[in-house]
This record gives sequence, C-alpha cells and structure tokens, in this order.
Amino acid sequence: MSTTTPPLTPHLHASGRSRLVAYDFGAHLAEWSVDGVSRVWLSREAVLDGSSPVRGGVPICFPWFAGGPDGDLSPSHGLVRTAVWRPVPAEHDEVWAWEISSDDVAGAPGAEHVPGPFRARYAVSLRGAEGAEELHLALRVTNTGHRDYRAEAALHTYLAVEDVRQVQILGLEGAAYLDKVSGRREVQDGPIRLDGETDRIYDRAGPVVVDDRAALGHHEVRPVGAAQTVVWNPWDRKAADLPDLGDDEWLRFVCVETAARGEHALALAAGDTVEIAATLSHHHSPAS
Ligand SMILES: O=P(O)(O)OC[C@H]1O[C@H](O)[C@H](O)[C@@H](O)[C@@H]1O
Repeated sequence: MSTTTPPLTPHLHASGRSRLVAYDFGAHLAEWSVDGVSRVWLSREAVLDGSSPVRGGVPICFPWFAGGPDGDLSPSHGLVRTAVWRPVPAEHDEVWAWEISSDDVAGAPGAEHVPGPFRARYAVSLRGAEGAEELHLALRVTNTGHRDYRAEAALHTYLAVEDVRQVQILGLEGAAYLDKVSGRREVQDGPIRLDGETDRIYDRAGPVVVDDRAALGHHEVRPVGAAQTVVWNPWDRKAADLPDLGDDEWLRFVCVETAARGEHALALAAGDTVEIAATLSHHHSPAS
C-alpha cells in the first residue's frame, strides 16, 4: 500500500505584474512574485502535501505564536497553520478569502489550548498604487464566546532577498526587543544588520523597510493592528537542522513578521472583532 500523501491543490492568480500561489491548508499564501521575481519567498524544499507546515510564504500564527506565552504549546505557531481553511467569497479588491472557526479545529492536536471560541477570516488582496504592486494580508478574528480572552497572532512573512548578510532593516531603531537567541532584552542600536542566527521580538510595529542592497531594491512592510515586529533568520547552522530548507537557502530570505504576542497579544472581548494586517511592497533602488 502506498503511503504517499497527495500534493495540496494550489490556488493560482495572475494580474497586473503579480502572480500569487496559495493553499487552503493554513490559508497559506505560498508565493508572490512581480515580473517573475519572488517577493515573498518559498523554500524549494517546502513540504506541500499537508503533512507539515509550509516553509516560506506567509504562515498564519494563531491563537499562539511559537510555543505560546510560556513556550510549551504545540503545534508551534498555533493550530490554524496546519488546518484546512474554508474558501469564502472574496470582497472588494480581495483575491482570496478563507474562514476557520474553533469548531473546525475541535479535536485537532492543541485544541485544548485554544483560549476561547473564535471565528477567523483571512484575506489576500492585490493593490496597485501608482503602478507599484502591493500585497495586503488581513486576519480578522471574532470572539464568538461570552468571555473575554487574549490570543497571540502573527503574519509570519518570509521576504525574498538576494543575500541576507547584506540586508539592513530600517524602522526599528531605538526599539526595545527580546533577543530569543541570547534570552536578553535589548534596545536596537541603529539599523538592523544580520550577522548570525537572529530571532528577535521588537516591541514596535513598523513600517519597516528591508534594504536588500545586493538586489538594489527594498521591501516595505506596513502593519496595522499589531504592536510587534519579529525578525528571524536561522543562519547556516540552525538552517542545516531544518529539513524543509535547501542548502544555502537561508541566504535568500528574512522574516519580518507582524505580531501580537505575550503582553501585546490581541485582547478579544466577548463578541468583538479585531484585525491584524500587513501591506507589503517592493521598490527598486536602495532605501534612502
Ligand atoms: O520552524 P517554525 O515553526 O516555522 O518557526 C520558525 C520561527 O518562527 C518565528 O520567527 C520564531 O520567532 C522563531 O523562534 C521560529 O524558529
């Protein structure tokens, strides 16, 4: 008997200069390219059969980030990342939209850690401002229960870069952050330059500019509704432990994540709806 898992069925969309690929699994936007060049990065070793999370694109983390407030929850980044979302009609400039609720994940591993009943809607939109292509990602969460609770969330964006060692990240100068590699709290001194494993939770939302100097271009991430920015790259040694990352692929991305975790988790009063969103754009020429 064969144990091969069939590949996920992709949604494909092309308009203007943009091309998008997404899956119902995790409501995962896997790729965004403009004029054939990746802007949102996908690992060439990404597992695309639903047996594990997709490495790259924009994983949705909810209702906890990483291992949650105390670091002991699984699956990592919450259980909607590996759940199949229901496509729902797109509105306005949306390309795709999906929904998922706590009922949909009842019984899934980790369901016992869900802080309360919820309904989530996620939409991917393409917006063009003066010929520039912009990608807009919005996660809206409703507390469908009768009790207030808090939940963590993140849009875990993998930005494609030419060489992460030459990138500088602007917009977080002077921001306090938790360095998850050293375990220390620090304050960002000047632009961020990466020179080793980087896993930091900044207590500041963007806008953030990723100056990809080797590619003579820059990304912009403009978040709404979340107070934090996570910057992550595993670097060579940690990358070698990740089976879904090809050799040297760690050079080709930096994650700049729009996040609400820990004391900045989303406050969901009974019946309330909150949204976290991020708009991504890319421009040629270095950031000034
Ligand atoms: O390997 P994953 O579960 O996709 O997580 C990848 C990374 O996500 C975030 O950036 C976290 O801050 C990191 O600690 C984690 O290693």
